[in-house]
Amino acid sequence: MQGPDLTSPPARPPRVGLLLCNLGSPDAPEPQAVRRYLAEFLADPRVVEIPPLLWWPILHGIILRVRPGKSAAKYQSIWMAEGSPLKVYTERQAKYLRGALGERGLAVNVEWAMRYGNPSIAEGLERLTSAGAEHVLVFNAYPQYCAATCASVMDAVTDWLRKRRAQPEIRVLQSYFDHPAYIQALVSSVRAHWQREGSTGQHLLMSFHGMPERTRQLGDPYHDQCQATARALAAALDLQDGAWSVGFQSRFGPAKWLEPSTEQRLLALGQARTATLDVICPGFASDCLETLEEIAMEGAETFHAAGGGTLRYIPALNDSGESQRLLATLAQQHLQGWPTSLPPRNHPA
Ligand SMILES: C=CC1=C(C)c2cc3[nH]c(cc4nc(cc5[nH]c(cc1n2)c(C)c5CCC(=O)O)C(CCC(=O)O)=C4C)c(C)c3C=C
Ligand SMILES: [Fe+2]
Ligand SMILES: [Fe+2]
Repeated sequence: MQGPDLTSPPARPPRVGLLLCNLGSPDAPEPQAVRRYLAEFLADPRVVEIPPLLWWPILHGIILRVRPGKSAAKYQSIWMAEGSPLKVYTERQAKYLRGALGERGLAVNVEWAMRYGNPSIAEGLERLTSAGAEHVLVFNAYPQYCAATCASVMDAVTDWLRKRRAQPEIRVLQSYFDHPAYIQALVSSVRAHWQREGSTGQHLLMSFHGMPERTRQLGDPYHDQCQATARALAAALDLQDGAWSVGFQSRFGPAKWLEPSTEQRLLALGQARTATLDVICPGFASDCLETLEEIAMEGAETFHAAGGGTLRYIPALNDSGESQRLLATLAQQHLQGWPTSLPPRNHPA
């Protein structure tokens, strides 16, 4: 074993930083923590676009009294030993990304952050810049752009910038809904699932998180990007029309949401006596409450009760090898032109 090389100066810290951002989870699967999380999340005007004077009485008078208890019980059913799946996988993705970029010869400091809850986006930016980052890539883990997610991350980034004198240069990875490396990662994931299960299912349902229909009419590209991802995945898997479909899940409140809903699709596929239904949630970079509980547990029950056979949930890309390659490829492409070369070591003569 060699000891540390004390004759050469310490390596210069990376001048480039990457912040991997996702939505966020409560700190614990308990009503109190869920309430704190939902209060922050559902007060974001990018998420609920109802004038505060109308919305706040409903949020504080009804939703934050009723929902935390119910949601906490659901969180308990999916919680991992290390914590919330969304956070556990995001942290692992950041760790692998740090290693993978280093292996590709890129000196990049990587941190991860949650838009709601902890660690916050401000904390992540603070950590990167205080460690020397002069350039920061804000990497949205969301494959499809939506104002409720990506624009909201930018609101948090600009809130932080507003308070800074010396600002880093900022770049944003906004979406990758049709990137060939993303479609390829999904294809590999579906094929690996079919191999594990020993058969292709009768139908592949691609379920994306829902949004109010109104946001589509106002010009949010989210719906079209979800459809584009689904078409690209079906084509790459060589699926015939009728062998796949799209649904939008997690409806919230009384307004009209994007259609068809995942629930409608599960009922129709169940009533059609589909024996094996594969379900993938391509919009989630990591598994979370919305996939593990709402689809793999509740969705399976809905499908079965309607007359269907087995619902086989295909895990999100999470911390798989495919995910690691995908994230590193996307990051590398978006870091081009920035000073990522490893700092020279000035060996004493
Ligand atoms: C008006 C309400 C909501 C909108 C709009 C919305 C958009 C949206 N959400 C995600 C991704 C995730 N959402 C998650 C949980 C979650 N979402 C809502 C409501 C809206 N989402 C609620 C109230 C919750 C909390 C859980 C509950 O009480 O039901 C999660 C999972 C978080 C976790 O901790 O596991 C994700 C991820 C997207 C991508 C999106 C718009 C495209
Ligand atoms: Fe959501
Ligand atoms: Fe849900």
